Amino acid sequence: MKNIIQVAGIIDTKEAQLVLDSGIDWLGFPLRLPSGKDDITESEAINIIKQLTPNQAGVLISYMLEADEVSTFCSQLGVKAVQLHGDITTKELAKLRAMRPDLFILKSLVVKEDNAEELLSLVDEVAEYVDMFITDTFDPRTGAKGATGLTHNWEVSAELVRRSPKPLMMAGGLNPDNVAEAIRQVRPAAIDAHTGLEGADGRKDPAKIAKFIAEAEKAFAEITA
Ligand SMILES: O=C(O)c1ccccc1NCC(=O)[C@H](O)[C@H](O)COP(=O)(O)O
Repeated sequence: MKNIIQVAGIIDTKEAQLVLDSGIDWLGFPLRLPSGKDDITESEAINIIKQLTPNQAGVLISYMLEADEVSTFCSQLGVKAVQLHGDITTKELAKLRAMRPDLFILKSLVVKEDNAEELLSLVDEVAEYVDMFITDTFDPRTGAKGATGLTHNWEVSAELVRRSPKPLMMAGGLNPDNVAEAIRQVRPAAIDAHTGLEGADGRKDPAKIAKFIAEAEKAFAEITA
């Protein structure tokens, strides 16, 4: 799986259509967040996911920590992929892998100021149970692990790409202006963005999405040439 572009934080059907019309195939839905402040209702997410074509993917972004709970919720939503953003144990990851070989599992690697070694060890420990890793950026001011709009040390991401036997999706503060350089430096298999594609009104901006895709495709072509 190469050169995937995911857009996360879809807030409604209109936004999903805009993103799909732009040519993006992977849509991320953060649901049942610990904050309780989901941007979309589960029923609207289900309706959007139901209408996706086989080459498109609805991705549940979740902090759930138990394999049974993740599996049940994925079935309810009809998603074929899940992005596990919490500190799920290796045991539960292994259980999820065993019970749901059909589910595409992404495990987050949330980069902090000083946790590179910890993340490299996590890659070694759980790689066999996941299909892809996804980096993200920790915000020490709020404790948030996702949708922070912040970049992190890309040398850490590049090291994670080199270490991982599984492909890596790069996320964390990507936007139309930095995505090409991020891809050149980190050489990920996939990229994801959320807040960097929003306009002042908090909705995804078609011009930003178009530029993001153009810049990303150019850089992917360079690194795979
Ligand atoms: O997207 C969210 O709202 C979200 C909330 C809580 C945890 C993770 C979340 N999203 C995960 C993603 O894949 C985001 O796109 C990723 O965090 C990058 O966000 P940004 O830095 O704003 O591009």
